[in-house]
Amino acid sequence: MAIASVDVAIIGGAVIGSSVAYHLAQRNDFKGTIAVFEKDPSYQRCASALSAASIRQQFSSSINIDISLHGIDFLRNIGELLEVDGDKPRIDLVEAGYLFLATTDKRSILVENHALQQSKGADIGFLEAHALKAKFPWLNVSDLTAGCHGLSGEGWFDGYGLMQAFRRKARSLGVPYEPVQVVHLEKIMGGSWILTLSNGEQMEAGVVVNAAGASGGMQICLEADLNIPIHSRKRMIFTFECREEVPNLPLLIDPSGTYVRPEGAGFICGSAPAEANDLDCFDYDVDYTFFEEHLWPTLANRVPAFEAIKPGAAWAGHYDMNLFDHNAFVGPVPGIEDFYIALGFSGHGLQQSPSVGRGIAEHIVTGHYETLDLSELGVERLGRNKPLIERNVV
Ligand SMILES: NCCCC(=O)O
Repeated sequence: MAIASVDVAIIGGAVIGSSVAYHLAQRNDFKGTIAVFEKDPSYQRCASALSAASIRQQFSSSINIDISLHGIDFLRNIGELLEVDGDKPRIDLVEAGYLFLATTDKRSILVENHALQQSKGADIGFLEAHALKAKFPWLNVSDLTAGCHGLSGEGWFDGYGLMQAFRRKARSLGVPYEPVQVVHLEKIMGGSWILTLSNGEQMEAGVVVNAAGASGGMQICLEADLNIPIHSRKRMIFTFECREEVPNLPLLIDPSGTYVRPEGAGFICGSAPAEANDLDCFDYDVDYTFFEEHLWPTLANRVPAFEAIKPGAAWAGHYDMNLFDHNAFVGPVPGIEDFYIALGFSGHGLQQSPSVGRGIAEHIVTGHYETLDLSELGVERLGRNKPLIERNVV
């Protein structure tokens, strides 16, 4: 019996997979068929739904800044770009900036990063400690030398809304979403891929895009004989309320790595755990002592108003963490024909989804990147042992 076939199979239908699907489907020069395979159509547990959902230009590597410069442009215009039948999606983008703070020993890094960001056109202000205090009177600057504040082009948004907007637009362009897991992949010598699905069916595909994230990306790579260091790492987000006003709070990154930002009438915060405690993990349990013992004291030191707060709900999600260099692997995989990956975003997937989806679609259709060259993110750097250094991993 003949099995169904598709030109491009996208494994993973969250924000990255859906961005690839949309960018491919909207191209006039792509006449093929696309199918997206998503094992959790409720999206309750996908990283896109559980993230702090923010975008910044304050990276230390040129490529990550370029990716975010396009990202913010896309997010600002999402209503028009992803409109379906006159319905313009809203993601409630708040461009209140990030605020990266530095102690004296890290000043030269902050200065260097700022110079690069400015040279690329990112709108970032450099503030000496006294200027920080003047702009943000609620901030404890006693141990700080300076900070960088995103004046525009940085902030937060509804990440789940972004994912659904990509998905809805892709579906409106004729892309079907199959609510199944891809459990096995096999390449016919010199020919197509055969996908075995969790419902027992098989599907033939010309090209496979692995955008399966923390929960399934690694398994799909192994099916294709690709072993890369992508690991599922838990990150918790805690909410709290504060009686005192903290006006104009940006997404503040403390020198310790702890972050906090406004969310509705309250705040959300989080931090990477100590390396020794950052183990491979697939559960969604919340450790409330992490807030009590680590986050709250750090935040109360930085913003004394946070000494008196009311803790609220908390949740956990997973980063698809690239342990090689904490940057995504994006693009075709040398030696594995017709196989693309977009994995290992290490916490930057939502903000990088517009550029990465566009780039993969370009590469599938034309064999090269047409707009922003994403080859620096290629998996080749692993084989060459040349990590892409990004200092600002939060
Ligand atoms: N990962 C939480 C903050 C988002 C970011 O890294 O920009």
